[in-house]
Amino acid sequence: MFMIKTSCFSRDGGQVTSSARSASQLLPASSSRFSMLRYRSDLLKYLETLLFLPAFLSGATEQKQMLEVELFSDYTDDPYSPSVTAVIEILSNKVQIYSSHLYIYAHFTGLRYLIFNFPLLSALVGISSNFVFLSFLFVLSYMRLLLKVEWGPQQHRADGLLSGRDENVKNNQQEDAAGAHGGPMEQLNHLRSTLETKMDITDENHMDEMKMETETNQTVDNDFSAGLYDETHKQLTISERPFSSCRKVRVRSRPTLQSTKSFPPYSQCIGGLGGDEEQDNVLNSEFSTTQNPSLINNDMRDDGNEVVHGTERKEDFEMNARCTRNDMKAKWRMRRRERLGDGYKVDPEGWESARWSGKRRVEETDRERKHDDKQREGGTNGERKHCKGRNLSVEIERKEEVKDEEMKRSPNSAAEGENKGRRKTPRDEEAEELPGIREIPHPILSKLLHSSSSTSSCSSMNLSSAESDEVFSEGEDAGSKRRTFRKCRSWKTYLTMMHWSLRRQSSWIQLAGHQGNFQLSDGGEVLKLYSEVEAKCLDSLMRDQLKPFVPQYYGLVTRGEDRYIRLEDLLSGLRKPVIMDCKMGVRTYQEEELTKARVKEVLRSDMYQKMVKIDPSAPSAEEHAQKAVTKWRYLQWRDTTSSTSTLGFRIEGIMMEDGSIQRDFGKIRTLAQVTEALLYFTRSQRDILKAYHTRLLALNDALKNSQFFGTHEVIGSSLLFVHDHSSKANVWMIDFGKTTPVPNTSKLLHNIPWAEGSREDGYLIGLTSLITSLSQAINVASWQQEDSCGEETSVKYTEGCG
Ligand SMILES: O=P(O)(O)O[C@H]1[C@H](O)[C@@H](OP(=O)(O)O)[C@H](OP(=O)(O)O)[C@@H](OP(=O)(O)O)[C@H]1O
Ligand SMILES: Nc1ncnc2c1ncn2[C@@H]1O[C@H](COP(=O)(O)OP(=O)(O)O)[C@@H](O)[C@H]1O
Repeated sequence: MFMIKTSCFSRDGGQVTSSARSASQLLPASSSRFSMLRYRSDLLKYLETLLFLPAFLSGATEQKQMLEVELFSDYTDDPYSPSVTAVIEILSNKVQIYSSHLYIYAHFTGLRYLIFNFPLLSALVGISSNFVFLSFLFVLSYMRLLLKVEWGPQQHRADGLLSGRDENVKNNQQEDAAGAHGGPMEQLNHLRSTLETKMDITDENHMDEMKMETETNQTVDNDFSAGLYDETHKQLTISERPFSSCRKVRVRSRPTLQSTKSFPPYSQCIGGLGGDEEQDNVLNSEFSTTQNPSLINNDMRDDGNEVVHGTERKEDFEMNARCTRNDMKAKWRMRRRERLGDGYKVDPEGWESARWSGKRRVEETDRERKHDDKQREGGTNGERKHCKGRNLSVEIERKEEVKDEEMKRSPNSAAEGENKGRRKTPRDEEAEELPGIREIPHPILSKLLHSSSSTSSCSSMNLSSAESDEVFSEGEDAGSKRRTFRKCRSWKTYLTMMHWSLRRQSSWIQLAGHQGNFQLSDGGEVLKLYSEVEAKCLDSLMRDQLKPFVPQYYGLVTRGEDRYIRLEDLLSGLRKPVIMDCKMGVRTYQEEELTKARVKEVLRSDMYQKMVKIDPSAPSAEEHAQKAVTKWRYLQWRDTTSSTSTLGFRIEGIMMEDGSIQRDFGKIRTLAQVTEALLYFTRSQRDILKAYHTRLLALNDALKNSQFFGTHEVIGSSLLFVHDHSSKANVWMIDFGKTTPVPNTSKLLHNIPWAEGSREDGYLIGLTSLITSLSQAINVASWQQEDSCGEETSVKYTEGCG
């Protein structure tokens, strides 16, 4: 007889508690069981030996006994401290063990029991039930589409509940709040809603009245919004009285831009930049104070998530009989005029000139934009400056000028400037081309569409299809057209929704760079706002050794007033791509920036703000006093505080497969930190790291042989690292906006530090650092893998040694 003792240990070496006991009874997970060999008399042993002698001699069998010992009768692992090692001890020196097996029997119940014991059958049942369910849904949707069956019960106004009209008014107010608050507010609102309801009104008169509401609401100005919402609401409530007849309004749900995983929240997005969270908070509070709290409640679920507006429903709206369209308009204008005084103007079309519309820069303020426009107009360059949507682009040339401007400035004029200065987006352009449909966007849907471009910090997408606009645009005077239009609206809407949702599925994202510079185009292309410098570079690169490392350049295209560079979409075909943007070189400013800073100090308040946000102590006392820095000073500071100056590159941003974006790599300075970031970016997947490593080595070779590279100073260019779950990985050279040729006589080395006048960019220093860091990451990933394998082996060993 002998004793067998089993002890289970957790990863940290501590003995784990044995289960089958409540957590309060923390007993060690060890069990001691007696076992015994079967008794055999000496005679029996001799006889057996004689009988099996040939087999024993030939080694075909051995003299042994098989014992089965139950170590634990009911063991439940502690999920907080799971057992990873089991030590089985034989407490006798007379017993010797040839081999042992540890069997672990899982006690499953219910579904798990079925799945474990009948895997094929369970799979069959699971898949077929899913299939049946999805087919059912599909058939239902299809039937609904074909037959236009109205599913929802008619809902009449009930006491104590919001009427459809109330809801509509509130919705409009909310939407106008977005428009009125300008870019950031609009964006905030877009992100708040996942689904917005659009009214498709079956009654013609009602349509007019509804339209009147939306029009009047569009008169809300940005600085006017807060008070006016309340007033409007009051006014509408006061004048409201039961309408003589209930009118049927069919409310359709339409897809909106969801802040899905592939379209991460604005605050996380690159285009919005660092301080957005803060800004969002401010805006949030602003939003919540200026809005009727009930609206917010209406918009937010208990869990704080965005609301899904407009699930399929039908409502009767009671409209105010007294408020005719023109009355209402007039009232709004009166109120507005009272509020704004002379600054208020109504344009011939009846739209308030101060209305902000179109694509807006996220961080741009009225004044800054105006100033920017002024500068752009006054530029000596024939070519319009590369749009810098992400940046404020405010250059304060002289303090006096600023003061002067502030004197002149009024909120309205600024907003007017915004309106006038606004460049037409391709969407606008296409909308213009549609017969009978004016440029004025659909008051609600256009916001959804615009959010796809104006919140390009998130997705940087633009729905440029004419079809989308055709369905989603409404002009004020398009009454007759609209009648015809509405007839074919349902199927067109359906098609557009499909088209739209398909487009939304594209995984294109702008990780860094200037917001508003990109348009998503059909056919695996992206459009980047034209820059002569970049277009020339791309043109040369298409005939250079570096061609395989650069997105395909398809030439130029004009959309509206703007010219765009047509580029291959490097994310096309990838599902849930993981992206990293590394800005290459030991400096990110051109030499001329330094010269400019010396010759004529052009001060930038936006850059000062960005600087302070990252490090409040960074600006000098003088800079704090003037609340501005030169561009060179800012760029140079960014370079020295990041790994740019030391390692020759910096990580601008990383987007993971779940759409989350990290941008706080600005202070990474050492190679070890970069390696850590690379391991995070690749989730320590060796094959991906190796693929990147190989690609960079190939790029290194190509660069050395490249005629283009030898003769160009490459500043601010990035390497875009892209991979997805299928381990497709690639690296591309992008952004040649600041890549300029050097005089014929000189050739750049790219691997030496910069000295003023040398025009060296240190691109190869960065590439070497990246390659080194990747090698390190591969090693670390290998060790990690070995470690985890080692652990597994040791578990097996300890299991077997009993
Ligand atoms: O990345 P952050 O810290 O925001 O700083 C940016 C980048 O340096 C941009 O360079 P890049 O285009 O290489 O990304 C630069 O654009 P340019 O130097 O190309 O003009 C911006 O200048 P402004 O666009 O002037 O604001 C500057 O504000
Ligand atoms: N050809 C492309 N395909 C896919 N994404 C791209 C492409 N070009 C740029 N991007 C995305 O846009 C971002 C900014 O690009 P970049 O050319 O650096 O813009 P900018 O000139 O405004 O700085 C990149 O970080 C990347 O996410």
